Amino acid sequence: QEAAAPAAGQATTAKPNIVIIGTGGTIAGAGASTVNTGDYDSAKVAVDKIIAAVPEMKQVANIRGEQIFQIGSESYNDERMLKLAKRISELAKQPDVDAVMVTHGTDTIEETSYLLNLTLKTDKPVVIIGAMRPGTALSADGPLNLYNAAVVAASKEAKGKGVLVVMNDEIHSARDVTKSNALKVETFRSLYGPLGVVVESKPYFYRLPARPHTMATEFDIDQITALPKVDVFYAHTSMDPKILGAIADLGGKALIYGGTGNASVADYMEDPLKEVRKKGLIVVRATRTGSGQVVRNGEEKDDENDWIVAADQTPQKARLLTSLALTKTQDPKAIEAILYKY
Ligand SMILES: NC(=O)C[C@H](N)C(=O)O
Repeated sequence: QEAAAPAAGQATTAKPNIVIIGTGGTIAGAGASTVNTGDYDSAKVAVDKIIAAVPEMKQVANIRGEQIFQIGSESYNDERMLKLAKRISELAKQPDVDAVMVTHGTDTIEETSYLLNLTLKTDKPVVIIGAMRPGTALSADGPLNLYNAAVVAASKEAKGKGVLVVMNDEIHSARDVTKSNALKVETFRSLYGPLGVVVESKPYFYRLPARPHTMATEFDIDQITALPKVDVFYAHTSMDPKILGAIADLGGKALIYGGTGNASVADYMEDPLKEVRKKGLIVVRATRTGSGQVVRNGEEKDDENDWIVAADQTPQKARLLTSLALTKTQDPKAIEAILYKY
């Protein structure tokens, strides 16, 4: 996979070495025909084959593939996320690796990349990409996403900016990005906007992540062997109040209550939620709306109930961050400070 040596007289700037870790997802998917864009099997094609389909990447970097899993990203659990994160950490320590890319299913890219953003101790570029259409489809988006990601990973500008998700010509911070649509190729959105774009083989950054990431966090993937269990409950009308007690008895250390609006709690769910706290779980109010900051003591009596709020973190990101916070402290106020900080 090495590109040819430069001819005499040509510039000899060494190309960076990038390892691409394959994990499955739609970018590794295959449909029965070219018109199947949403009906296909994900996680079928090996990473080396995905890389071979984009020979243009050889112009920007020396690329090597490594298959770690072959799964749809809906199947990630803590064990798999930690395995991936620890492997990236190992690779990032190697002097002959300049950047790491991960091909990943899009369903949970926002969670895995956020965990990496919070726990990797490296300033080398780490870029996660996926696809919304399988490689067999007309207008498959995977190949260009992969090329653009290589362009970003190979760039000096990507260094020190935390874990990046490159999709649909945009560069997103792992902190902010979420999947916003089940089918569209423009599904990835960051509430505060992407950090930049890729145009004609060049990354253009317009913003910097303001929140601490990678080198600047208190979490180190090399020191984490397991993540404390945290569950999410999603609120709706006509809830069964008994459900909260049932979740609390599953052995979790915290419950994220994905409340309606500003994480409000239905009158008939208040007592069951107080019981969850009395059973020893940290109760975190997050909003199911997908965006916006939850106001402490706003619509609910957080002080009185010893509940905390998730700031602007979505329930799924609050789940990961609360779990990481629990590796450091059991104090609700300290955990809330972490939810506001990152
Ligand atoms: N577009 C995708 O990658 C969806 C797939 N279910 C996954 O997350 O693996």
